[in-house]
Amino acid sequence: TDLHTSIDKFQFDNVFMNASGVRCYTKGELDELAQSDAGTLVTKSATQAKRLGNPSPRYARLELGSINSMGLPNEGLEYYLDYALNFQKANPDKPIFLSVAGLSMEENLAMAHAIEDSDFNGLVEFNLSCPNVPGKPQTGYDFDRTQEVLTNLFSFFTKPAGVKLPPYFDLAQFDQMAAILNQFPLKFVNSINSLGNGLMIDPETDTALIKPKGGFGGIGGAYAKPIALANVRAFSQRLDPKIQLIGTGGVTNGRDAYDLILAGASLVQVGTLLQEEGPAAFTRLTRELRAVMQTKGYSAISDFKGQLKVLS
Ligand SMILES: O=C(O)c1[nH]c(=O)[nH]c(=O)c1Cl
Repeated sequence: TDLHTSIDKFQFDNVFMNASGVRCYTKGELDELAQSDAGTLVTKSATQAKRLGNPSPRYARLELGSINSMGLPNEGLEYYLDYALNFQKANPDKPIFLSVAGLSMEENLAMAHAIEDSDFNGLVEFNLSCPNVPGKPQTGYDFDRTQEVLTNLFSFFTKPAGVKLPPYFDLAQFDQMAAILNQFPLKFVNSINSLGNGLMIDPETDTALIKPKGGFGGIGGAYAKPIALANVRAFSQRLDPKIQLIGTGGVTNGRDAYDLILAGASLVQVGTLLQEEGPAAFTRLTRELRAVMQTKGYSAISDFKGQLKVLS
């Protein structure tokens, strides 16, 4: 069985990669991902300047996943662009993703210009869905603002790019968002980011588990699987076929990854599981996905991608 997959002209020898924000803040962490069985990697969403992020505790493991309110801590765009430029020289056959999350239109456009003017030859993920910067609503939940950001962006940006979306929970929202996204030369849509602004409680102390925002943070892990499946499926049914899907959310084993691919995903990102198990998770996930494919009689991702059946 072969886990080879592609997005646009970019080829990957394995469908798995990290979700932005997980074990991808430093060059050391990024190198560990590069040396793992993952097919590629994405950097922590960058702002122009380095950010410390929210006060700790800002991440907690939960029974069925995780809660985080990191607050967009990162080393700044230059750091990740520098990493990417060095990486692509040393690994010409492994395209990587550079994630950016500007806190304003101006910041997003300034970072996009910097990347456009660079020799970066991988893919750019514009993160429209960070739920944890106090006072900053998620762009992905404001349709007019999303339209505006993408219009300004693609008035000059020519490198391969996609967007990271928050989860939507209403079919009219899928329709509306897909109608916006179909207007732009996007190579991919990555769905979903964490389930924004959840809350969990420490049973000993009756206290919210994390400090920022009174304990409110993005939920990941198994809790997210049914929402991730629905979002990938809904966009797969609505987007121009030129726009491919990256499936993120709820991957704990090979079957979860198989399901996201059935729903339409060309790549599968791993967040909470990677945070808890480390890069060796990719070795297990790869083994388990191959086993599911073998059971089903499939030898390639294309044999079953998007082939979810429904009851007639
Ligand atoms: O708090 C964060 O840094 C964060 N946390 C998330 O769960 N998703 C994001 O996109 C970001 Cl940017």
